[in-house]
Amino acid sequence: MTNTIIIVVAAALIDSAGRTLVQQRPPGKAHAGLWEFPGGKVEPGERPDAALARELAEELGLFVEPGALEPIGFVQAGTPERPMLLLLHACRDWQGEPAALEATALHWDRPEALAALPMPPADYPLAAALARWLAAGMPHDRR
Ligand SMILES: Nc1nc2c([nH]c(=O)n2[C@H]2C[C@H](O)[C@@H](COP(=O)(O)OP(=O)(O)OP(=O)(O)O)O2)c(=O)[nH]1
Repeated sequence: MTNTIIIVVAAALIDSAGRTLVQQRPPGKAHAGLWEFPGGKVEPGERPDAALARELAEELGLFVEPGALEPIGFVQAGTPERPMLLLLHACRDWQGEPAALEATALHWDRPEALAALPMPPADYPLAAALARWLAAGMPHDRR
């Protein structure tokens, strides 16, 4: 029997100084202590953008319009028994002040500096895609 792929949505919140938010995974979870992009698993029947808006509310107390989420890149992760697909989105517009409601700590850093942090393996190619995407100039900047 083949295993169903778990879709995980994640967000690179980008502030006005061009920094991105990462959060530290709490003890007792997979990848505990590592720095990740906020987000989580898409629930059955849920739209990925709605899932990410829900996760940002649950984890950080933010209100985000699903339309404010821009696709950046994706990466395969997990194991053969538990395959995952991580979808990274950029977000520059949100309401509220990020609070570590589930994470151990929050950290803002320039995208090219994120790879110096201990992250889940799948996050290194995502951080690289983010840095390239920002360096290329977002559609937002070209208006
Ligand atoms: N949110 C998030 N999850 C990530 C990232 N990188 C990465 O490998 N993951 C993995 C960790 C988890 O296995 C899964 C997200 O699951 P989750 O955050 O909703 O739930 P969870 O901690 O209970 O996960 P799990 O223990 O069931 O694996 O994706 C990332 O940057 N952000």
